[in-house]
Amino acid sequence: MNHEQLIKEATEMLDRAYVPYSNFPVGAALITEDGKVYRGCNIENAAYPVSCCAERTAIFKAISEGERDFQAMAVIAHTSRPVPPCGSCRQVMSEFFNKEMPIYICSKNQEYKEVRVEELLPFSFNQEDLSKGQEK
Ligand SMILES: O=c1ccn([C@H]2C[C@H](O)[C@@H](CO)O2)c(=O)[nH]1
Ligand SMILES: [Zn+2]
Repeated sequence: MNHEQLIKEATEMLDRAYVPYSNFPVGAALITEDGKVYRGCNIENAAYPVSCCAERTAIFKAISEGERDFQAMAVIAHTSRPVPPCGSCRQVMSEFFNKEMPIYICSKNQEYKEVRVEELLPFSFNQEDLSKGQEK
């Protein structure tokens, strides 16, 4: 599957978004190393901070099914510039994606920009920092 097709998979999820509070649907699609696609949308809650972004919905679906190796992700919203993932999603991406993995961020007219995990979250806190901390 090429990145245009992955963007299409993400676009299909815009209609599934549960967004009664923001009215801002977001769609995401994550493809595994062996070609399986996990899709996600944002899911909001009356207690606003409990809401989950499209990116994390897709990542958590894949991780919970045992997937660990990923090729690429696409994210789309009705924005005028390619939608920038929020800080929480960037941190989750840095946990599960390798630094060079491409993320295709898209705007409403399907215009897209390819960014890498490391570009989205440079100097990120990760597992190695944690183990060094415990060494003392
Ligand atoms: O990259 C993004 C940015 C925002 N949102 C969601 C969170 C909230 O439901 C709505 C408005 O912030 O969009 C995402 O799902 N992904
Ligand atoms: Zn997010």
